[in-house]
Amino acid sequence: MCVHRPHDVPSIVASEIHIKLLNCKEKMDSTLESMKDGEATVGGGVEDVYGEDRATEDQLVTPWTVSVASGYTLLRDPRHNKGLAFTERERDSHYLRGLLPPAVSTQELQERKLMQSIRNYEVPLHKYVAMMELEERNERLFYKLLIDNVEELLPVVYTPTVGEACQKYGSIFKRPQGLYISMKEKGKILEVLKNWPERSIQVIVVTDGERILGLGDLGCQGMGIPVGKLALYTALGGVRPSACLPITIDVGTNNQKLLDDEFYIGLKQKRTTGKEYYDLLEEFMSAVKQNYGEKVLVQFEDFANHNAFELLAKYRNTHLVFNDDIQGTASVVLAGLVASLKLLGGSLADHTFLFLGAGEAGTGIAELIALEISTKTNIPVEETRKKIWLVDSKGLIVSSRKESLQHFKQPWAHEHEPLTTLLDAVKAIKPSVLIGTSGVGQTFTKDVIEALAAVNERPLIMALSNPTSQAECTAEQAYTWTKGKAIFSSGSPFDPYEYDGKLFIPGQANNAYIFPGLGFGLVISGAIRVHDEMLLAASEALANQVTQEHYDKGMIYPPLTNIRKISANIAAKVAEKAYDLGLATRLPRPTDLLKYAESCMYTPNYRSYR
Ligand SMILES: O=C([O-])CC(=O)C(=O)O
Ligand SMILES: [Mg+2]
Repeated sequence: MCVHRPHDVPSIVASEIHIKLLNCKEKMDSTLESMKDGEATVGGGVEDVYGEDRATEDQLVTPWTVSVASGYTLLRDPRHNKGLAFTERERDSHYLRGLLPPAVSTQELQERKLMQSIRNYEVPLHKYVAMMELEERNERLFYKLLIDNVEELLPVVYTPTVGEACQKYGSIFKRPQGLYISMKEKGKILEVLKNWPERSIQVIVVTDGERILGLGDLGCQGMGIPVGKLALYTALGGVRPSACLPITIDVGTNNQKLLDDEFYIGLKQKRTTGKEYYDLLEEFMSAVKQNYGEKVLVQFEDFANHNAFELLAKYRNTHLVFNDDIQGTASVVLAGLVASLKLLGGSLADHTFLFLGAGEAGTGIAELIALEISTKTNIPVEETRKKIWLVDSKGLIVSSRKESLQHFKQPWAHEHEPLTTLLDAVKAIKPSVLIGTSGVGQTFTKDVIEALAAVNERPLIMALSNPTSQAECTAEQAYTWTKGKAIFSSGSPFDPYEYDGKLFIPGQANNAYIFPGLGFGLVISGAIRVHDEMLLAASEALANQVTQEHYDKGMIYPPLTNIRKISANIAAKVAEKAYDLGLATRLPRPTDLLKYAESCMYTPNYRSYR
């Protein structure tokens, strides 16, 4: 039988193709033989060589194919297609004559043309769809565009637009871009993994769609997030696209609007919870290890709080995993804080931190700050936590609430009288740093920001919730309400803002600065576990990329235009930690890890075909 998946073609060795061709030839010969014996042929003298027309509706036929990436197949293969950039020689040797118009383009010219057409779309979602279509048509051009125009296109393929894309994923869905594993696949997950056309997977981003950005439960439509994150793994971090696997685990949704939507693409049932949920995840995690080995990285993304901490705790000692919302976000925020000390003076231990939001991001950041201070000062982490305060939906987290708190909030229950509002907490705690991770927009009100500015020469404000609609305040609000005193950064991007004749450049404290480099460092060192010290190393590497020139403009993050260089630096530092901790398996250890990281990075320039 010569049935195989088209994606298999590039990885099939020559002898295998030969055998398949021989098998096909045998089949064709026998078909021709039976026709010579006087069996039916199609009228008009055109022989039905493949037996397609003789088959009746209820007769089973095999959709067999021999695919070699040439001719029309080559044009339809996004991994190899170059469109008009196929050279004259390639057009001759790959049977492309006539399949393309005569003009021969360069990748640079194609890039210019596409940027022009993307800029012509006014609606961000249309830009997103255009980018996704490009990815499905010509993968290298997609990544070239993204890398060369990262500041402009990141908000298109990532936050904020990816949030809207997830909300409308059902209606813009055309082709699967990742793997869907639902309750229906229970007991068969290993088989499902084998259906994915690529074998050598290095990074998996997985979500169950329950807490997509700050937008809540989007069920199966959360797939946009793993797809977007993995595009950044390639564009910003240098992981080969074929080594990336986006996965959505669909256990249902509690979003009634989706359940009522006839176009909803997921399971139409309420979320499975408890043992059944954890059994499915256990089957998934085992199948991943069985299929891809010990060194495949699994990034947990946008799980709800009640599962995120538990899954991380359960698998961090047996698998190479991290949770981006807990650990990636923590690492990027810590980098911004460390960098901001250059502007503020003093050390982290001199500051008081107040969070609005005590979920994954809030408690994850808080814990990493406490760990960093403890590492630097040798003060036990139980002590360093005491300068960090969290407010959740019920008010300040204090010791009198301890009994009723979820376990991940308990370390933050310090001695204090109960306070119910953020404003009261700001007035009482007098923080120097205010961090929003609540997922609720416009919660840093004018009163709150003014109270913060009243007790700080230069208040540090981080409005981290995504997408833009969920940001705790805008850049403009932060700068105007503090009369230009604030150092501001946010999770989703804001444009520079001019206040009182001075231009302020907000930072984007988004985990996109960290996870591509962190993941790449794990992959190139063959790490088998993620350790907190690697997160601290990633933070320091990022903070070290902020130069005096950036500080002079009030920036606490380096510009994203340099992100490939930043990621290589982060990867090198993370790999170094992996080796130091004895968690790296790629031996011998390269002498220059930065050079090694750079040399391993995927570049999207076209290749020449023989
Ligand atoms: O996706 C982003 O922009 C950052 C993130 O992980 C989240 O908000 O959940
Ligand atoms: Mg996330």
